[in-house]
Amino acid sequence: MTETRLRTITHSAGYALAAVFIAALAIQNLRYGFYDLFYLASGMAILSVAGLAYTVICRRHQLSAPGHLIILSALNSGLLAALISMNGPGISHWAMPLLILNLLILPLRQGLALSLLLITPMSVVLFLSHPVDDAMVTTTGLVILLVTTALYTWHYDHMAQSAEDLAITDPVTGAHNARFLDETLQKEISRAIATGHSLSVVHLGIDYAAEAKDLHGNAALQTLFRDMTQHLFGVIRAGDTLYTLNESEFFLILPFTPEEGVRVIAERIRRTIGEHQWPVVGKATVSLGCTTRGNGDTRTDTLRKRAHGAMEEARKRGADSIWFSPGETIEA
Ligand SMILES: Nc1nc2c(ncn2[C@@H]2O[C@H](COP(=O)(O)OP(=O)(O)OP(=O)(O)O)[C@@H](O)[C@H]2O)c(=O)[nH]1
Repeated sequence: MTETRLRTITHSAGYALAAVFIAALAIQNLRYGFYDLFYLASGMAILSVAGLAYTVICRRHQLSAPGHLIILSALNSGLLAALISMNGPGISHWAMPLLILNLLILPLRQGLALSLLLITPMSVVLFLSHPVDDAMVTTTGLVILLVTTALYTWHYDHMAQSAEDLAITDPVTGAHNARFLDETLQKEISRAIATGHSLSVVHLGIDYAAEAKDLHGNAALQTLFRDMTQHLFGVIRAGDTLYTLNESEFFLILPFTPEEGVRVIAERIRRTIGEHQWPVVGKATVSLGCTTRGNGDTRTDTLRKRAHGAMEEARKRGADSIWFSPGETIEA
């Protein structure tokens, strides 16, 4: 299930439960003849239903829907205004579903800030208008609920982030894995088209990897691959991204890098790897296939195939070398 769909379901459920809870409060107040509170609760229930409708309408943009902040701010302010003006019995308990809703729907910091903006003045009003022990019990309950929900949300966000990191990172080398490559490359192609900046890529393979494996064993090749990853991380600049394709090949995405630039960085990589003394295997070299996006290149597979073809061409011309294939250009 995608994150957007998951959020749509949880947000809709949150608003729906809040609407039912607040509508029940409205009916209860109607029965007891507390008409002010009945109108307040009805207004809040209608706002919760509006939140539900907004969630469904914006289901494709759940991650960046600004309307939630407006709806929840209105719900929080309505409750606060009612508490100050009506001072009805038990009205402070209505804050409980709102605190949970704030943290369920908004980003953690926003939800926490809005909840504190609700319970801080609420506590002051409670201490001024109720016996101290009653005010203390209610305030403590609200704070415990807020802290517990915030901790749970924080914990969940971290777990989700770690799961995503695991899914896109090669556990042996710490570089991104091939699964994440196409997604990032497509984003970079779109960015290059939108901004007009250059974009280059490099397909890089360790020379004679099969022979090294036969001679030194699989563990030695893995160690070489891991060490080379660390070496490459040290050579490339911030903004460049490194991917591992299989046990002896890498891919580099170099945003804002023209043909002259990719030739410079490829040569630097080739030279520094060739000069390095690697544990177990001693000397090692790489072949690099480079290409720069032309204005006709809009697809990831075109760039990937061309970089791969360039690496094979470099290999054919002898190991420890670089080959550059120009991008596809369409005359304007
Ligand atoms: N993407 C990328 N490009 C590089 C890198 N190193 C060099 N280049 C490209 O090669 C060009 C010349 O690089 P250098 O010879 O290091 O000269 P420089 O003027 O110090 O490079 P910068 O200040 O990094 O732009 C740069 O403008 C880049 O286009 C790198 O690590 N990553």
